[in-house]
Formats: sequence, structure tokens, C-alpha cells
Amino acid sequence: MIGGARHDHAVLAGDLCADPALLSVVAAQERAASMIDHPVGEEIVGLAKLAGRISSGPVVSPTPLPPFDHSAMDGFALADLGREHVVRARLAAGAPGGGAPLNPGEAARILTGAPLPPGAVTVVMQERAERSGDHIRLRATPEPGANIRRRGEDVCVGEVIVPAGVRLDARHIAILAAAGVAEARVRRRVVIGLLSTGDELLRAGEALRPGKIHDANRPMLAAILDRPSHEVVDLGVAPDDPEALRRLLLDAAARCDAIVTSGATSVGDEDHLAAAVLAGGGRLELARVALKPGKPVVAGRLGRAALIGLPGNPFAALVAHMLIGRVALERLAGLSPRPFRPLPAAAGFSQKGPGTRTEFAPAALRGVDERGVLRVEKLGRGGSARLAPLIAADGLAVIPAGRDEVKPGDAIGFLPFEAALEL
Ligand SMILES: Nc1nc2c(c(=O)[nH]1)N[C@H]1C(S)=C(S)[C@@H](COP(=O)(O)OP(=O)(O)OC[C@H]3O[C@@H](n4cnc5c(N)ncnc54)[C@H](O)[C@@H]3O)O[C@H]1N2
Ligand code: MOO
Repeated sequence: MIGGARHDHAVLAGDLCADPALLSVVAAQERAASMIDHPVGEEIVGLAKLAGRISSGPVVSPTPLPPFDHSAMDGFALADLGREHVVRARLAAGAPGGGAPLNPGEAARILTGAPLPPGAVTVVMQERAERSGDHIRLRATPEPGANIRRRGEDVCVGEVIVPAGVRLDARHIAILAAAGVAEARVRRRVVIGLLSTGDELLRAGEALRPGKIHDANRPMLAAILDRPSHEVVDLGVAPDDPEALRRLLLDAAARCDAIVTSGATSVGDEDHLAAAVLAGGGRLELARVALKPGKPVVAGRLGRAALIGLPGNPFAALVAHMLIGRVALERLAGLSPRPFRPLPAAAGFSQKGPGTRTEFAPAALRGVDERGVLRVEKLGRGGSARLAPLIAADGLAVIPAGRDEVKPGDAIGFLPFEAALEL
């Protein structure tokens, strides 16, 4: 059993599994990843459209950054560390060079970003100098090398500025732009076919009829999956009919890199996903994963497409996507694997009974405890079909499998929604 006060990321990620009938989360992730032999192809994209794309090769800088020695302040470049100087020149940002070399006793008026004149040993801020005509007098002895940004101090020529396999964000765009790189090689968008299954499902906007419910999973998953790196194709709703499901899946496999379904993964008479995939010539791993909710998950392949089957209950589908489906979709997109790292938190609740599955529960943040650790309170009374507790929550409490009980103050994990809902 796991000690209550332990914060072990591997444990939080669920590589422990107390029930031999269940697959650990880590083993299920490996299984899902093993369905992907290589990421999607590459394309070259301009800077303005790079945000959110996945780099496919390292980008090296063609230039040093900064490209030349320059001043970090508005002030005076000095040829020596004396306190009196004659101002000989004026240099502003954009000047083609630092001008004539400075001789001892000489200074150049220099503005932030301007190239340093040859012979300059330091720059003083103008606030530290008194100017009268062509002369300056410093209030204190200047520091050698101060207020100078050296060529290449940030980046050398040939240095990797963006590694392969990362999702490009504003930081990467900034360094590429600074290095003058106008385009980069990235993975093409992963095409994900999104399918709901079940005769009971209606589209939001359609009037409810007896026995029917509105499809929540497809819009929920589309909201997560439709990204610059991934593109969603709406495959609609498949009826509870193995032959119709087989045809739909085969058609989708011909035009998608991955198919993500929800429902029909369990053991009910109308859970036809496995039969449909096998009848379509695909291969399949069905798993009962040590996840609560999100236990029944399917990973497989159909033609050229990877297949992820999430459970039907919406919260279970969300958790199974987050922990299992996402791994396969990230691998397809060429993203380097990222560790699953819930934030260390302290339980603000108690619960009894051995947890054989790593549990995810809607949770609210309730300040920090005396050690400065986030205090987390579970919301709702559980249930993989309930959505309302998610609305009131700040994120998900993560309670590792293997706990006998949880007492207030025990170490648990907390996954803010920003991390939980990103792809
Ligand atoms: N005898 C057993 N029954 C069940 C087990 C089990 O181990 N033995 N597991 C339960 C668990 S855990 C889950 S989770 C569900 C998963 O079932 P399926 O993946 O086969 O999903 P369905 O049966 O198709 O649907 C379950 C539930 O979710 C509703 N649903 C389905 N799709 C949507 C959608 N797109 N939007 C909103 N709601 C949806 C559906 O109407 C059902 O109520 O199985 C348990 N049963
Ligand atoms: O995966 Mo199920 O959600 O545990 O109800």
C-alpha cells in the first residue's frame, strides 16, 4: 500500500494497480502508444501559422543572438573607467555600426539597442552622468562591461533554438522570429474522426424524445481535439448495429489518421465496437484499466487508422481520453512524450475503502494548508455520468490506486482543467 504522505509522480500517474483483473494506467498507455508506429508526415509552415503546431525537426539558429554587441541602456559608451569624458559621437538603434573607435577619455552618446563603438569598455546610464555641452561627469566610477549585451550571449550560430517534437507556442515563435527564421518544418495536422455510438443519442438542438439523450461526448471531445495540431472530422452517431458500425469505421479509416469513438466499449449486448473492428479486418486490444472513471477502453488499428474507443459515460470518456487516448494522439502528432504530473496537493476530505483504480474526481481548490500545499475538496458524490460537478470544479483530484483510505491532509494530486483539457 502507498504511504499517505508520499508524493510520487509515478504513483500519481497510476503505474500501480492493486487489482490483477485491471491493467495499470501506464500499461494501458503503452498499449495505446504501441498502436502508432510512426507520426504523420511533415510540411513547412510560415511563422504566422506556427502556433500550436508540432515541430518535426530541430531548428538551429542561422545567426547569433544578439547579432552584435550593443547597449542595454540609454546613456554613454566609455573608452575607459574614468569619471570625465568628452562626447564624440551619437549612436542610435539601427545605426549600421559603432562608428569610429573611441580613444581614452572619449565617450559616445548611445541609445538602447545601438551598436557598441569599437574601444568601448562599458556603458553608463544617463541618470548616472551630468552632461554639460560635450562633456560628461560621472557620479561614481563605472563598472567595466556594464550595460552591454554581447553578440551571441543568448544564442550562438548553429545552436538548437527549437527542439523536435514540441508544441510551438509564443516562446518558440519569438525566438524563431528573432533569429530571422520565417518558416519551420512541422508535422501535418493529425486528422481525427470523431464518432459517437448509441441508438439513444440525439444532436443538441434536436427535441428530446422518450428514451433519448443528447450526445455530449462528441462536442466535448471536439472541443479538446480540434487544435492547430489536430483536425476533427465529425463522423456523427453510429447506431447500435455492428454492420452499420463496421461500414462507418471502414469509411473513416480510409480518410483519418485516428478514429476516436465513445460508447459501446463495455460488455452490454449493444456494445458492438470490438465486433465491428474485427469484422472490418482491424486489430484490437480491449482493456479494463485501473481508472475511475474510464475503466473500459479500446485501443486498436483499422486499416491505416489508429482507433481509440472511449467509454460512453461522459466523465469516463473525458478521463479515458486524458489518460489513454491522448497518449496515442500525441504520438501520432510527433509530440515527445510528456510526463503526467498532477500538482502535489493535500486532501481536504476523507474516504474509506481500498481504491483499486486511480480515481479522478471533480475538485475545488480551498486555499493552501500550513505547509503551503494546495488543499483540494472533492465535489459531487461521484458518478461517471455526472457533468454538473465539473462546472463547479477548478480541476480534478487525483487519488492514486492502492490507497486503503484517504484522510484529510493526505498527499494526493490535483490536475487543473487547463492541463486536463489540453491535448
Ligand atoms: N456489466 C457491466 N456493465 C458495465 C460495466 C462493467 O464493467 N460491467 N462497466 C461500466 C462502466 S465503468 C462504464 S464507463 C460503462 C461504459 O459503457 P460503454 O462504453 O459500453 O458505453 P455505453 O454503454 O454505450 O454508454 C454508457 C452510458 O453513457 C451514455 N452515453 C453513451 N454515449 C454518450 C454520448 N455520446 N453522450 C452522452 N452520453 C452517452 C449512454 O447512454 C449510457 O448511459 O459501462 C458500464 N457498464
Ligand atoms: O469507466 Mo466507468 O466510468 O468507471 O463508470
